[in-house]
Amino acid sequence: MSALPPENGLRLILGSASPRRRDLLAQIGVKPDDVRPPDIDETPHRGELPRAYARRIAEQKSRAVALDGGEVLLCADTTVALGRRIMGKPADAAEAARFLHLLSGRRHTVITAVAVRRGDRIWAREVETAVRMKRLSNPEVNTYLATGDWQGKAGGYAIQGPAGAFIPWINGSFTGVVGLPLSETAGLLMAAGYPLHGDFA
Ligand SMILES: Cc1cn([C@H]2C[C@H](O)[C@@H](COP(=O)(O)OP(=O)(O)OP(=O)(O)O)O2)c(=O)[nH]c1=O
Repeated sequence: MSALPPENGLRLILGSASPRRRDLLAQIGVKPDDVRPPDIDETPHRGELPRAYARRIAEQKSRAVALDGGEVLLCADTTVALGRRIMGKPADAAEAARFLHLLSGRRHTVITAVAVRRGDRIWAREVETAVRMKRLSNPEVNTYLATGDWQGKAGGYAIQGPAGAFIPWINGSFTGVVGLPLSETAGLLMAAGYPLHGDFA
């Protein structure tokens, strides 16, 4: 597997400020030619369901980034859903604590919607993963909050960090929980004409 530029000269633009997404792409040998983080209002609509919300936000991010011809854009949105409740990135430690107490001892869903845009055309899909969090004690929550690892993470935790100790079970896509489901992302990039090198494709 290599990060050779595609023969057709297409340039890949990562529409994301998330270092996780850049690292996940690197894992499959894909190196964006440029990074252009979108700046949009991520407030859910009243009554909006989590999956529809993640899809709308990923597509909105992809429309918020300026593109030249010959460029392919990749954007994503990761949302934690407890039933119909949408948990985005906590504003502060108090909100992260609230999220963690709600998730404690229960099963929730992590949805990552991925949107690939080329010109006016968007290829998108959502990937859902069921996640069980063990019952958390107050000291466990407080020790985790003190690490600061919850910052910028949907639902107030990151499975790839210390909170991995809180997650005994998932069913779905680990890379989707971290922010970019690699198998589906590779499929969308190829559908948009961005060739991936390597024999995994
Ligand atoms: C649940 C969970 C989320 N996350 C992260 C992935 C996303 O970066 C973040 C959710 O926020 P997003 O709004 O999806 O993305 P972002 O603000 O980090 O970056 P951008 O909008 O520029 O693409 O939560 C983890 O890293 N691990 C986890 O286990």
